[in-house]
Amino acid sequence: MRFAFHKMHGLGNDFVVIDARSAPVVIDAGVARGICDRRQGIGCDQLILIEAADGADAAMRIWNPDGSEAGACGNASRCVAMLLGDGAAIDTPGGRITARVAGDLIEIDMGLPRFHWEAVPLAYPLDTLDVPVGWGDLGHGTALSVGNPHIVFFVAEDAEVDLATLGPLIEHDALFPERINVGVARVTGSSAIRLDVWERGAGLTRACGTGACAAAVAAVRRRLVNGPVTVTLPGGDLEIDWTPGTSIRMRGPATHVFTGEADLGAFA
Ligand SMILES: N[C@@H](CCC[C@H](N)C(=O)O)C(=O)O
Repeated sequence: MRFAFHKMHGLGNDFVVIDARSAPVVIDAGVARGICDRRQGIGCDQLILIEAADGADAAMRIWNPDGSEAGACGNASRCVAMLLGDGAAIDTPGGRITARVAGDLIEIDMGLPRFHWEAVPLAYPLDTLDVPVGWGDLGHGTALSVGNPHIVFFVAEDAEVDLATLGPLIEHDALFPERINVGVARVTGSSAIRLDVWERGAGLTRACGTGACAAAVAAVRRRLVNGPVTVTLPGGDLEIDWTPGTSIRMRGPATHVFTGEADLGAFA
């Protein structure tokens, strides 16, 4: 079976996006791994499937390069919104999100963050604002769900952190039964953060939209910044607006690179 796809990215976090609203495309973990593979497949950080949905404009599913499925993807949400248009309501496994498209910038209402240990989830009850566990020189992290699980560590601006080594150790720690995305954040101003993310199932990426949401929310909760927060990732900036009790708003660009066609059988 042949399928059409869009190659897109948000700040260098790149995606193969398949619009299967009118012609269903069946994806499993093996097919996802094959499509994401940069040497033998099409190559991307995440595979995104847009499907028809009841009561929303579309549903969006997300696979990592290791074949695991994720509950949310901030950068891909902006790319999908670019395809669906202003006002789109999109169901994700992590909850419904809504989009505003204003020229080059796309704003997504990412929904409410969740802080209870079972919502992240952690394996057992702990204070998620100040998780009393250390890895390497990292201090206590802040764990939360923004539709997918994150732990964010705040370090000094000049701290050297080997995230390529620590990221996979933390991702696979038994404290996180569904594994976790790992952010290392540096507060660089009263409303500014620099952020690197080790993504669950993907590794280091140029940008992680949900990671930026998680870092901004964690920084506001820890009273390290005042919102709205500019989060600078290796691939560029995202604006994140959140105050306690409200949903997270993420604003940033989306880029359409090309459209292509491929044979699903090649990835089975
Ligand atoms: N790149 C994404 C997050 C993708 C999913 C993540 N790796 C997970 O497994 O939760 C983003 O922009 O948010």
